Amino acid sequence: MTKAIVNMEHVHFRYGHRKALDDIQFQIKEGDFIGLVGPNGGGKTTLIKLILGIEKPTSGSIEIFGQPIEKFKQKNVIGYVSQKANSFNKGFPATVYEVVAMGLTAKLGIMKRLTRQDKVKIKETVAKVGMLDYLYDNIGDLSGGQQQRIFIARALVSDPQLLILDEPTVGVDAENVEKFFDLLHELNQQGISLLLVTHDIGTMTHHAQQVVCLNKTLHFHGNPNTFSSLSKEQLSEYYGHPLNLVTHQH
Ligand SMILES: Nc1ncnc2c1ncn2[C@@H]1O[C@H](COP(=O)(O)OP(=O)(O)OP(=O)(O)O)[C@@H](O)[C@H]1O
Repeated sequence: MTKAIVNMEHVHFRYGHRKALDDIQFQIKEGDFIGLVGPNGGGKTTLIKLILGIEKPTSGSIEIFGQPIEKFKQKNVIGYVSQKANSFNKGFPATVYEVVAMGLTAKLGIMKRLTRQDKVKIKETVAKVGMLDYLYDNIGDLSGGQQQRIFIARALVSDPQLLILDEPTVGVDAENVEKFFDLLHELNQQGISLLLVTHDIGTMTHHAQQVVCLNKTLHFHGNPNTFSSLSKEQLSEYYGHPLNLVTHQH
C-alpha cells in the first residue's frame, strides 16, 4: 500500500475567533501530484502552515510519515517554495550557488561548513532545474521564471519527499509556465510528491493528478476531469461566489 506522507484527521483551525479550517480530512501519499485550489481566504496557506508545522491545529491531528507532527524531526522531508519567492530584490547580493546552498545550511545549521559532497550536490541540483549556466550569476539579475527554478533548487537540495509550491507561476509567461510544469512532472517521475497551490484551475486540471478544492471545508478531492466537469453552479457554491471557469485548450 502507498504510504501517507501527510495524514490530517478532523483538523480545525482558528485565528482568534475566525474559523479558517473546518474538519479537514486530508492525505498526501507518496507519488501524489495534487493541485490545491479555492477562493481567496479559503485556507490554502493555513493548510500549508499546518503541514509545515508553523501553526498547530486548534483540534484534530496531523501525522507526517505516520508520526505525530510534534514528534517529527526530519524537517528536510518537506520542501517549500513560497508565494513571494519570485519577487526577489534585484539588489540582493547572492549568487545562484549561494541561494541554493542556503537550502543545505538551513538543514545543517549555519555554522557547519559545506563538504565537497555538498558542493557537488548544489551543482547537481542547479543542473536538475536547468540553470547550471547561471550558477555564479546574481539571483537578482535573473527573470521571475528563472528565479522560481532557483528557489525550487533551494528546496530540492536537501532531498525532500514532498515539495509544496505556493502560486509558483504568478508572473511567469505562458511558454515558461509549460516548461515549469515539465520540470514538475520530471520531479514527480523521480518520486517527489507535489502539492501545488494555484488560482489557475485550467492549467492545474491539465497537469495535476488530483484536485483539492478548499474553502474552509474540503469541498472536493478527486480526479481533475471530474472537477472540470462540475457544473458552474456547483463550483460557484464551493467558491462561495459566481465562478467563470476558463479552461485551457492543449
Ligand atoms: N495571521 C492571520 N491572522 C488572522 N487571520 C488570518 C491570518 N492569516 C490568515 N487569516 C485568515 O484566515 C483565512 C484563511 O486565510 P489563508 O491565507 O489561509 O487563505 P488562502 O486560501 O491562502 O487565500 P489566498 O488565496 O488569498 O492566498 C482568511 O479569512 C484570512 O483572513
